[in-house]
Amino acid sequence: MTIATPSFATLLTEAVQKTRSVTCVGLDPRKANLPEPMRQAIAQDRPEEWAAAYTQFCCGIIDVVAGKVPCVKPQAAFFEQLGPAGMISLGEVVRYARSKQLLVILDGKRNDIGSTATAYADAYLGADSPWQSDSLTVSPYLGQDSIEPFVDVCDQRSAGIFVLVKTSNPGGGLLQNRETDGQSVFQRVAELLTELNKPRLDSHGYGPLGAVVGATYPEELAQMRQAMPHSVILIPGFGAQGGAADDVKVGFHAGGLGAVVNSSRHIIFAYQRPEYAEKFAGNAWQRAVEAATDDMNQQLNFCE
Ligand SMILES: O=c1ccn([C@@H]2O[C@H](COP(=O)(O)O)[C@@H](O)[C@H]2O)c(=O)[nH]1
Repeated sequence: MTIATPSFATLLTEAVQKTRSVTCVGLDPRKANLPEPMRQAIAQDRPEEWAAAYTQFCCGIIDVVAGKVPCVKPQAAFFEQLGPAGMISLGEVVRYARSKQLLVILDGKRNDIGSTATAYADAYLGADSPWQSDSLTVSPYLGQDSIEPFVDVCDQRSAGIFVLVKTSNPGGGLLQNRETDGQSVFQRVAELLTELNKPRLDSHGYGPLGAVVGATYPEELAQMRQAMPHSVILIPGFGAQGGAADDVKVGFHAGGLGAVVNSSRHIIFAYQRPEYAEKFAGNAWQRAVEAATDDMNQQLNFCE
C-alpha cells in the first residue's frame, strides 16, 4: 500500500506543535449573530448579500486566528442554508483559510453507499476537489464499505477524515450507546477505526481516520482515547455546550498530541458573551475573537 506523505495526521500534529495550540476554531456563521455593521441593511431575502457577509466575517476570523491555532472547522450547514451563494462563500472561506496555513476540517458529516461515498470523497478531499478541504467529518452509519472510499482518497492525498464515534449532543446515546455482542455501537465504531488505521500509521503513530468524541462525555472520551490510540480525536462541545478543560484533557496523549478541541460560538461570537460584551462593543468583534482564542489556548495549555 502506498500512502501519500506527509499525511494529514502528520500535518495536523506539526501544526499543533508549531502553534503550541490544540484549539480548532469553528466557523459557524449565523445571520442573527453577525456583528451589527455586517448585518445592517441586508434584507432577509438576499442570500447573495448574506453570503458575502459570511465570507467577510469568516475571513475576518481567519485573519485573527491564523498562526494562533492549527485548524479551523467550517460548518457546512450554515453555508448551505443560503443556497448556491452560501456554497460559493464556503469555497472562498476554505481557500482563504488554507492560504493562511490553517488546516481545514470541513464539517459536513457526509456518507452514503460505497459508490456515492466515492463521489463524496472525491468531491471534498480528492486531488481535483473543487473544495480542496484537508479533512471531512464522516458518518459511520452505513458501515465499513462506506468508509473505505474515503480512506482510499486519504491514502492518495494528504487528507483525513473524522468519523462520528460519540457525539456531543444529549440524544446521541439512543443509537450510539446501544449494546450488541457485549459492546456499544460507538465502541464498535472505535474498533473499526483502529483496524483501518493500523496499516497507515505516520511516525507519530496516527492514521488518517480521526474520530469525533464530544467534550460533554468525559468518561467516554477517556475510554475512547484508550480504544483508539491511532486516531486524532476531534473534540466538539467545548464552551457553549458546557465542556471544560478538565473534561477534554483525558482525550490527549502526552505532550498535547492526539486531539484538537473545537469551539465555535464561544469564539466567533465572543463579542456577545457577557464577560466580553462591554470591553469589545461596537466594531471590536475581532478583538473579542482574539481574546477568546487566547483564553482557550491558555486553558488548554497541554503542549510540551
Ligand atoms: O458531536 C458533535 C459533532 C459536531 N459538532 C459541531 O461542532 C460545532 C460546535 O459548535 P459550538 O458553537 O462550539 O457548540 C458545531 O458546528 C456542531 O455542528 C458538535 O457540536 N458535536
